[in-house]
Amino acid sequence: MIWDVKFDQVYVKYGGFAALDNLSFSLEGGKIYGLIGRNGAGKTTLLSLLASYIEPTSGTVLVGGEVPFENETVMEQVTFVHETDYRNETDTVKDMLEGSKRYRPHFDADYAAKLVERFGLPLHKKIGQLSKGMQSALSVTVGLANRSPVTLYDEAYQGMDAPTREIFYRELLEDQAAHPRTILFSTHFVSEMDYLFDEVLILDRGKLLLQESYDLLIHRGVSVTGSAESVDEFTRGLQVLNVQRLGGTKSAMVYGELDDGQRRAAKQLGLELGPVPLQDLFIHLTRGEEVPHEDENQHL
Ligand SMILES: Nc1ncnc2c1ncn2[C@@H]1O[C@H](COP(=O)(O)OP(=O)(O)OP(=O)(O)O)[C@@H](O)[C@H]1O
Repeated sequence: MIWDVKFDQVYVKYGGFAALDNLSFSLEGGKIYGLIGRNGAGKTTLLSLLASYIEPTSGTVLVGGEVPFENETVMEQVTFVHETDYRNETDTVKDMLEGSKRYRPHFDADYAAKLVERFGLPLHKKIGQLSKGMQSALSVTVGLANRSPVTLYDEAYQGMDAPTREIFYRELLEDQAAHPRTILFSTHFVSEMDYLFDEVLILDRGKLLLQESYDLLIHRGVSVTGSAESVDEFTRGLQVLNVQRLGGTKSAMVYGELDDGQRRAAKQLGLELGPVPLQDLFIHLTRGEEVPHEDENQHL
């Protein structure tokens, strides 16, 4: 079962403030999407629409061709894994997995048991008594084992240590290959997770800055390094996102695909061309004015 997602001119407004500002895009089913954006960009708001937690102020959201809000058919096919305060949770790990078995039509109990073992989760312990990292491992276990056609992860892996996150990424890729679904990851661990993404969506202050296949996007960022003079000559007219200098050497981060002629010209100028990691592109594409608003300063 493969479900697609469609947003058409979607606004979510809180008073006069647009948390999502005229968003239109489509997600083909069966792929892994990285949803990245700075704090407050609107990532959780976007995922909450898909999970039926909220409805848009205006515009249309479709999941598998249906409006998700208060739609039980859609709700049982969407899993939203997000950070949860489990401090007072008295259910055990086993209780939670049994709940998933009852309410999630594609839940795979054998796979859940395998994940419980992989993550070293104590089946009979109360969830409120698990460490933060174990609570996160339990959340992603549910996210994986539910095998929901649409699975949303909103920073739910924060408490997990690096080896545990690595297990999660490996399981995710393996299980996605066997049981493709539509997965959206909201994450700030961009450099660690980028290899998981088929496509990337960058949100910037409620707007969609870009949606691009990961491979194309990475191809579009190029670092140009060499003598300051040659770098300046080569990058004239190109979109330069960032520049670093060290003595007479300069390195420019260029955004835009270079054709063969440009690559030959770079070589003739003695310039070195290199890749730019997604994380760096993201940082520089979403760099707004870093200076606080004047009126905010006045009251400090
Ligand atoms: N219930 C609400 N009432 C008012 N404003 C809200 C509400 N929920 C979210 N916002 C605002 O909407 C904007 C987007 O918030 P959202 O949580 O979607 O961002 P985010 O990209 O997930 O951020 P982060 O990376 O910090 O988690 C923020 O400016 C936030 O303050």
